[in-house]
Amino acid sequence: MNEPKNKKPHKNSPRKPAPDRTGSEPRKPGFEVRATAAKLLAAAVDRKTSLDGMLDLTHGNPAYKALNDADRALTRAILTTALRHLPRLEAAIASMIETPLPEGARALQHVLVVAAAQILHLDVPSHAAVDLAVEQANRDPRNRRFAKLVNAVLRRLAREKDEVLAATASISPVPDWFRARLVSAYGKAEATRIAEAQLTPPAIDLTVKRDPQAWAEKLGARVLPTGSIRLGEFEGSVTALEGFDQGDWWVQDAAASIPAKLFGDLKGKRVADLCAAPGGKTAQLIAAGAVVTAVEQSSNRLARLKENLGRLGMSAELVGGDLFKYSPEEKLDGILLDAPCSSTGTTRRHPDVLWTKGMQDIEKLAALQEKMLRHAVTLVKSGGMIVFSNCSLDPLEGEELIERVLADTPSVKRVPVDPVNWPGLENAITAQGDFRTTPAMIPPSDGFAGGMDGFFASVLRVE
Ligand SMILES: C[S@@+](CC[C@H](N)C(=O)[O-])C[C@H]1O[C@@H](n2cnc3c(N)ncnc32)[C@H](O)[C@@H]1O
Repeated sequence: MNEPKNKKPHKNSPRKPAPDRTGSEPRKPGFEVRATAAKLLAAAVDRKTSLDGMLDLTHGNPAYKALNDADRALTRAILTTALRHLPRLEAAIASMIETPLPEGARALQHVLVVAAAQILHLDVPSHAAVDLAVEQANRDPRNRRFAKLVNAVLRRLAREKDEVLAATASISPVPDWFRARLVSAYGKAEATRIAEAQLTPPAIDLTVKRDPQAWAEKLGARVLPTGSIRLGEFEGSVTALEGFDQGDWWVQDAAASIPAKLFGDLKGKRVADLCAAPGGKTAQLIAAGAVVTAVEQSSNRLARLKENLGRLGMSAELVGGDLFKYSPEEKLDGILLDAPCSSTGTTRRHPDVLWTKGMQDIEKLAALQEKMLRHAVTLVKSGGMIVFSNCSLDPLEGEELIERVLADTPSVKRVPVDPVNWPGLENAITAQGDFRTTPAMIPPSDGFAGGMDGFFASVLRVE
């Protein structure tokens, strides 16, 4: 449609254009899934649009919402797989194309990546992935001239799958900017382990109100060093599991359960959870016996927190609004500040983060978190505690931020976490006494997956 008239044919394109099939034939089953996946991949990678937003069933992408449940699940699986393996998929495709695709062929590149993700990593028949990609190329006037190329590249990928996987295995699966940050913070070898760990989808961890061992036996789970329990391979909805309706447990990654446990005895203490929704940590504070005020700016998320606490049979004072405007009548015994961050520790479940965010976001979020922490200090009484946490792997949002606040606020002191109290997680406690988990921690065991989210947590006392 928009092609220049005298454009030379691409070296790989067929001499005769493929027949025009736009709209003339019914679409093959599965076409909508692949077309939607390619469009959403383009939105994430080229326009930095968050996948969570696009896949939201109320406000998300209309084409995605129009799919049935099974097709939505497949679209989600294709997208997360494509984003987890993106640099390797792109390298595999490039190695099979003699002349690089022209800049204007981004849409075609996304079609190829979506198909390659299925062929190399998903349990989808290769011929279906190939045929549907060829049909996508054929139906797009900009890409029709590449339909034969698509067919040839993808058939070869399917034929040479093992060789392709081996040849691309040494390519880092994360973008260059993120790899550079990991290397500078953790060193080369650990950076590689963390990047590789984000290729594996996370297991489901539960925080139980009491008796993890008994619940692990009931649900066929494993007790982790955090006291969480980890489910084995699991398909279906956790809402069908024993204990869900009774509110005996909630889903929470093992690493996310650490910060609320760092306060020590909370019985009868007045604690505010300043960035509270969806409420996993609020529930822990309540379960530990604190009198909790949950502050949350987003009204949708506050509603979710209320619903979650309702299921768990728990209650807290709920305050909707900006934490900077929150000022309790009396100063508090404790504050949990689980601040909004770049979320680079959660890429096993949100692989789009690495493609939609960058250093500028990290810098902006670090500045906001620091401001939040300085505000939190003013709300705590003398001798009160603050646990600052987030799910970023970047020291700018963690270790360095804490050092900056400690350096110019003499009334705030770090309370180092004692590794003796965390058997099995000693390597997650830094020399300064902060918690620093990464997706490469917790080895797999007895058939249970390893890994945990990347989290940072620091315990501070206000004098
Ligand atoms: C990382 S999430 C918190 C997760 C939560 N602590 C949990 O464990 O379930 C950060 C939350 O902070 C909220 N938030 C961001 N800025 C805020 C502000 N200025 N005041 C209050 N809440 C804020 C966000 O809406 C988001 O729900």
